[in-house]
Amino acid sequence: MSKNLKIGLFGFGVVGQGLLDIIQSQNLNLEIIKIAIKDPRKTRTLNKDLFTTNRDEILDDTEINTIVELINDADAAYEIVTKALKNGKNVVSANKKMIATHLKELVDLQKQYGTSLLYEGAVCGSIPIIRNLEEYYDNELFHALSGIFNGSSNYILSKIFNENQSYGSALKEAQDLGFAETDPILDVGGYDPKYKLAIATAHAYGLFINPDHILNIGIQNLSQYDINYAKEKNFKIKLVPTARKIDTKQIVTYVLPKLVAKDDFLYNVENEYNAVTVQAAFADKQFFFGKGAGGHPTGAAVLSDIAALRYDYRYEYKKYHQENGVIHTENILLEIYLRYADEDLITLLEFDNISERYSASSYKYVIGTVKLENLIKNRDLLLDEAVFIAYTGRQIYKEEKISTTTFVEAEAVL
Ligand SMILES: NC(=O)C1=CN([C@@H]2O[C@H](COP(=O)(O)OP(=O)(O)OC[C@H]3O[C@@H](n4cnc5c(N)ncnc54)[C@H](OP(=O)(O)O)[C@@H]3O)[C@@H](O)[C@H]2O)C=CC1
Ligand SMILES: N[C@@H](CC=O)C(=O)O
Repeated sequence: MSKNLKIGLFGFGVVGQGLLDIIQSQNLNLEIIKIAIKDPRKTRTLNKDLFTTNRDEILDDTEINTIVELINDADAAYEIVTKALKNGKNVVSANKKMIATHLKELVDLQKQYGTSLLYEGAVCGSIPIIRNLEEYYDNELFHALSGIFNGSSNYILSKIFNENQSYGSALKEAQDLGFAETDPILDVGGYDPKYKLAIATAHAYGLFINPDHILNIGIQNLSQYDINYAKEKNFKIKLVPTARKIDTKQIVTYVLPKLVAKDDFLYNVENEYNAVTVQAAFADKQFFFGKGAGGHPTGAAVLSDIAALRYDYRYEYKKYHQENGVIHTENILLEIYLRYADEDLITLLEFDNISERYSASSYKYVIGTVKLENLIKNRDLLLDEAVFIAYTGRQIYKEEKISTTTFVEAEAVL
């Protein structure tokens, strides 16, 4: 039997308005009782009596059984969501930073208070990836996930590569279209896709990784030299988060720009579209594609979660509760393109092997293999504007790390 949902909505910006548009176009068994916003002076598209700036007016209202949290402040979102769960209300949220940062605690709260927190809209907008990772893939058979998890940076890269637009004007467009975070360094610096990767990894492997422990390097230092290099070799550059098993118990994660070849599924994923490539033992490679940002695509994912709450759906975190012993490691070699200015950086990164080197007064690069842990150790230097790094897509394994042929296949693909 479907429950009648009485909703308290937090946030009425791009996603909040997008959700409302969809709700108004459907005949659903739900009602928005009150909406919390920050600035009472803003003009709204609904009657002003529906709005409040007092969060407790919603959180303490016993008529409201469902909270939909769509605000742009992760700290306030944490306070709202935790209080709602403790007050016996089910919650839908799209706040990936808040969820990734507090996921373990949020899982415990749901169990303790018998409430449900759903967040499909937080990872890749309209792509239904969380429920698929949660329900469909068994941990033993799941090898890798990768893709394009940030609409704004993909929009910028598409405009640069396909239309020769400047970085600055493409970023401005992504902001005007409502794709970018309030602070766009979260997008272009690879933080937003890192939060999404941390959430997806929890559902793919049952492994909760503190996002601070995942390397993220973004596209903010991309220069014309890097664009020319990629174009000459028929690559595009995409910002790609990856989580992969390197053996049956160890998982590596990173967010790096990637040189993407024409035969890669990600090559034709453009603008605000996102994609998730999944590699499983016998299913082999699967590809999810859809809009990753914007009010209506994200609103659609939020509505799907709201609809699921009518039937008391909750994530069971089965792989986490199985205590499967998987751990997070940084112990792999990656092949990278590195544009740099200071030779000391090459020394500090302790390249395992350099296969290509170019040096002129204004442009120097190397292609070589480097340990992920050395990239992490030197992350601050890699953020210098004279530096750009892109992963070539080739992982190099030490012989003893490869335990089955299926892992070798996964290596070739993602
Ligand atoms: N935009 C997108 O494409 C996507 C966004 N998301 C996530 O969804 C969330 C919302 O994003 P978006 O709609 O773009 O953000 P916007 O900036 O468009 O809107 C934010 C809303 O939150 C309100 N707000 C801020 N702080 C508070 C607070 N303390 N209490 C109550 N309301 C508050 C603002 O109020 P006021 O109107 O008064 O300023 C505004 O209505 C974010 O977590 C974002 O990361 C997820 C997927 C896609
Ligand atoms: N800023 C994000 C919005 C959706 O999550 C993005 O650009 O992908």
